[in-house]
Amino acid sequence: MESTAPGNGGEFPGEFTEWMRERSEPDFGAVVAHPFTEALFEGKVPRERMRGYLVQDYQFVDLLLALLGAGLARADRHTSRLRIAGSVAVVTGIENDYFRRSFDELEVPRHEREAPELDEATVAFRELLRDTTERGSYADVLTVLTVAEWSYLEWASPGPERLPEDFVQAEWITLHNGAEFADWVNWLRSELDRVAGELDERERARCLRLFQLATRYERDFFDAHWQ
Ligand SMILES: Cc1ncc(CO)c(N)n1
Repeated sequence: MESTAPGNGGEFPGEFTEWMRERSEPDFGAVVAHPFTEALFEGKVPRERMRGYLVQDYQFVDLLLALLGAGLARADRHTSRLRIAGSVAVVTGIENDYFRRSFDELEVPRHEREAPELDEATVAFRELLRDTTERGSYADVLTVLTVAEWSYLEWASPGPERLPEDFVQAEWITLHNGAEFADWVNWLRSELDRVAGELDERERARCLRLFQLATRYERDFFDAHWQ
């Protein structure tokens, strides 16, 4: 393990986000090629598993939205705020509509949509999201957002040869592999790479720890719905 984070002026190969991803293996790779998403590509996630996963994920997305709000508040320029606001619109618009239609299809009652019993993996991830929302710097916020969004783009982007007929499974793939989502992830990464140039070594090391922890939680989240 390297002890020093990359410094200013290009004394590390590649970008900050790439550097952190490389140091988050094997967890990052395990999220990108998870049996859950492999089954999803084949339309073979059992209904009860998909239901449980989406109920928990809706509680994740609630605090992801709060984290986007922290990003809006802490961004250092107007163009960045506009970009983050665009993602808020997706989460509250088409993505929320997807959850609503899926919950109808899976016959999820109101209390499970609004206040379900939380899995251990959901509780742990929510704590990290809440903590970063309340206390994180702009770079910290971008780091956690980057893990959540980049890892989802990566598992989804190969796409299946044929989408599942079941819209609940099919749209969970297409929500995360379209050009718009790819643009958002690319922006997040370049924004974090930009902001990282202003950080000192301690702050960069802190981002790396957050990246590694969030990646671990992504892996645990899939595992919780598959094992
Ligand atoms: C657990 C998890 N991570 C990332 C995403 C993508 O936003 C999601 N919906 N759920």
